Amino acid sequence: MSTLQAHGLAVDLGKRHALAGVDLTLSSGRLTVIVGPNGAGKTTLMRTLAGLLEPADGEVTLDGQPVTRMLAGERARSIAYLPQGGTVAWPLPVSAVIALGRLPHGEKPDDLPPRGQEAVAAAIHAVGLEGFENRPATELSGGERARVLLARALATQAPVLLADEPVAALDPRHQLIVLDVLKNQARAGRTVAVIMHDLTLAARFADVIVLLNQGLVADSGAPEAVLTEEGLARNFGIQAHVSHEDGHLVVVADRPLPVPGHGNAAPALK
Ligand SMILES: Nc1ncnc2c1ncn2[C@@H]1O[C@H](COP(=O)(O)OP(=O)(O)OP(=O)(O)O)[C@@H](O)[C@H]1O
Repeated sequence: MSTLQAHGLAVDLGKRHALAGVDLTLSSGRLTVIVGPNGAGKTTLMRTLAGLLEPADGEVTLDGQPVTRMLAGERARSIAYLPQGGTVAWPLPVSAVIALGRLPHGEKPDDLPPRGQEAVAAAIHAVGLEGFENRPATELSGGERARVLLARALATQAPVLLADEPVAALDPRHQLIVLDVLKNQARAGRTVAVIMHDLTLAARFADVIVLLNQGLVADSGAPEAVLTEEGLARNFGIQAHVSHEDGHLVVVADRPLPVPGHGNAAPALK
């Protein structure tokens, strides 16, 4: 059981308050989906939650321990982070790239002990990459590569998994497969948070939705409580139609609202 918490988190990037006082609790067993308009601060929040950015104010704790004070190895074993649009620099076989997820455990990718081999095999199976093991990771499509990088994060078997837009490059079938994997990770007791832009998919899989806007948590809670037509107008600047079909919440964006001066990006530093 791992609880990742942000307490009054403020992060400045360049001349912007990317985060301006975020309080957030990510609990084990739950899939939290972070949504919000472009520039709202979602990636900044996730990178700070992963201990990769030092906040100007406030702190992030994992089970009460500040993440920026954890040793790098301990943090990498505890928090798996999948960045947005990750790339693979070297033409390593897919299985070797995924095996890199075992490095935080001191396991060498070319000499994995049985538990490392099991973790890699389970990750390959989870994202449907059987048959790709020996392909050079640089010779894959964008969606295939995205699944390799997710598998690398899964192979770490960290109790906390943070994924920045893990399904953005995927076809509809693989979006569902990957979100099922992430949901199952949460059901198995992990603490899982993902960033997504597809609000209908977010509503379908999220236990909790956190809506970020202008560096602040504008709303959080169950999908039907957060993804309301009024909330979407206020926070995304869109007129949307929210309905329920076959038990699923469906969000259709109809048109952008002409809100004068509507800016969703982080406010400039005074
Ligand atoms: N390196 C940087 N230097 C200065 N400002 C930055 C930097 N990176 C991001 N920002 C600004 O910080 C704010 C938050 O950016 P962030 O990437 O966290 O947004 P986001 O919600 O993830 O957006 P998107 O949906 O477009 O991915 C934005 O206003 C952005 O312009």
